[in-house]
Amino acid sequence: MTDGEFGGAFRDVTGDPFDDALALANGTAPARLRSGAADGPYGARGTGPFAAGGNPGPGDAAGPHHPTGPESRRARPAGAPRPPAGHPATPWPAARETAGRAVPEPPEPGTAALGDALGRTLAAALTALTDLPSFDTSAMDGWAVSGPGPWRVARPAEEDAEPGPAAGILAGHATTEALPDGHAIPIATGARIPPGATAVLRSEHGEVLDLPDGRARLYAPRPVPPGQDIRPRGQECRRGDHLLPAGAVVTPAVLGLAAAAGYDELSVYPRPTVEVLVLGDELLREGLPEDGRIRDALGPMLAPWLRELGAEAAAPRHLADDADTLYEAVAGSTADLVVTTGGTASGPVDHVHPTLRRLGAELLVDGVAVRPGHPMLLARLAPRRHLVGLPGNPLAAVSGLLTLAEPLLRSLAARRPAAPYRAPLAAAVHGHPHDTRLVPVAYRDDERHGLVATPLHFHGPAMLRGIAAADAMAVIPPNGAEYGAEVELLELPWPASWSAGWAAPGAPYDAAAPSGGPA
Ligand SMILES: Nc1nc2c(c(=O)[nH]1)N[C@H]1C(S)=C(S)[C@@H](COP(=O)(O)OP(=O)(O)OC[C@H]3O[C@@H](n4cnc5c(N)ncnc54)[C@H](O)[C@@H]3O)O[C@H]1N2
Ligand code: MOO
Repeated sequence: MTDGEFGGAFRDVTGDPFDDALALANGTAPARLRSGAADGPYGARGTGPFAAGGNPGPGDAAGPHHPTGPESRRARPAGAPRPPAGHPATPWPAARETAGRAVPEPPEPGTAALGDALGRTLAAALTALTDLPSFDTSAMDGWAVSGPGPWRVARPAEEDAEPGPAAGILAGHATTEALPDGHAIPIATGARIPPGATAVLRSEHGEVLDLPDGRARLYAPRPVPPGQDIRPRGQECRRGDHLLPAGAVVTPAVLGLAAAAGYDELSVYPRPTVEVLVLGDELLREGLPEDGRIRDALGPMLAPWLRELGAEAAAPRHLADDADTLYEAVAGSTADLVVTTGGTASGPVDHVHPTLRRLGAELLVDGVAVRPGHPMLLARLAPRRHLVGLPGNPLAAVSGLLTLAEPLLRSLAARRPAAPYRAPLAAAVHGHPHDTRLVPVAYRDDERHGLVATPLHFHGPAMLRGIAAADAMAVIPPNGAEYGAEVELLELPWPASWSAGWAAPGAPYDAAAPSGGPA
């Protein structure tokens, strides 16, 4: 991590406990402790927060993916010529919009068996193929009764005189015999109501008394209104009723509804296919980090995350830091989207840009004014095939996933954009002078504001500890947001409540008291 990466976010650290905690969490001392930062071990770094290594922002000379700080493993060797002046980074909202529009039309729809439709988008409205329920149904175990009571209970001859409903009409068994007025027959929940029945009396509400003539009579403590505990045919829908519009995502509940409504297969859009290429010779796939090598955190994270976004993602491929290997992997891929991790900067083994040039790819987004993740990129390999280059720092990669891959996959899967969601911040968050910040937050109930987004610690570009406890990423506009300010939230594709325990007040991930705003 560089001071630039951190300093922009907390440019005027004032000794506030929240900022200090975050500074420590991110391995960067608060301003008052680092007065000598400009003369660090690698020499003069300038005094501005982005003087070294950071994205200088639109209009500044160095581009976002031209690292100049010496901490970078891939930084230019000392004395190497500075990279040429770069273009301004794409503003964050524009980058998302470009990614969302990269694919002009939805793909060709097809049909899928119910078992293979989960997570896909309906290409046609779901209309009921049957009435639901498809017959008048008993809502309770008890007796189907006809007219006012008491009722003669129809019992099979071999039945003993045990009180309560005996075998009668069971679910899945139909009777066409009409129930005469003044008669009752035991019936199970879900069984078809016999013709002539006017209501159902629950088993716990009726009493069967044996008469001297050997017959049984059913009594109810109070009158039974007609229709009681009968689910009439078509109560939920009539055949042909519109149940869901085209464009709805097939969730487990949609699968259940479709099956109930008579479907064996659905008209859906195909899942976009994604190939994940993990770059970096320093990455280990098992065991503990050693000898300067670290565990690959992105391979295990990205494929399942992409699947949650509706994509079909195979296990990631790990590639050596070698230009030809990367070229061959991208050129040979047939996936709708190739996602690379690492190698987006301009160090000696950062091969993503040169590979894209060699492939003749069109760079749609090359650097985004967002922290973390500013070196992310989006390129068109062919009219409907794209590459998203995620930066290697793990939280920066998440930022790229949410900024570029998510909107692109949404249009490839013909999913509708999520309705924008906003909530007030539970603590002030300092902003970058030019760039948007994405900060992991957890939802919490607040006496004053209701549901609030609490910024989490451990949100440095190389850290996953914050996002792993988060419900969403808060979009912090340039210059920051005050306590209570409503900010846009990028929700994560899993239930928010999963992190609730982690983010409970007083838990280790709890942010310090709100700062910078009215209490
Ligand atoms: N002089 C400068 N250096 C850097 C700048 C800069 O502006 N000037 N930008 C920094 C930023 S911001 C980022 S982000 C990274 C982007 O670098 P790359 O996309 O080329 O990524 P790498 O150099 O390959 O890796 C960066 C970092 O992340 C670690 N990494 C990579 N892959 C994984 C993985 N699968 N799992 C866990 N960690 C991973 C890698 O070891 C490096 O530590 O550049 C900065 N440098
Ligand atoms: O801060 Mo970098 O932007 O880690 O992506």
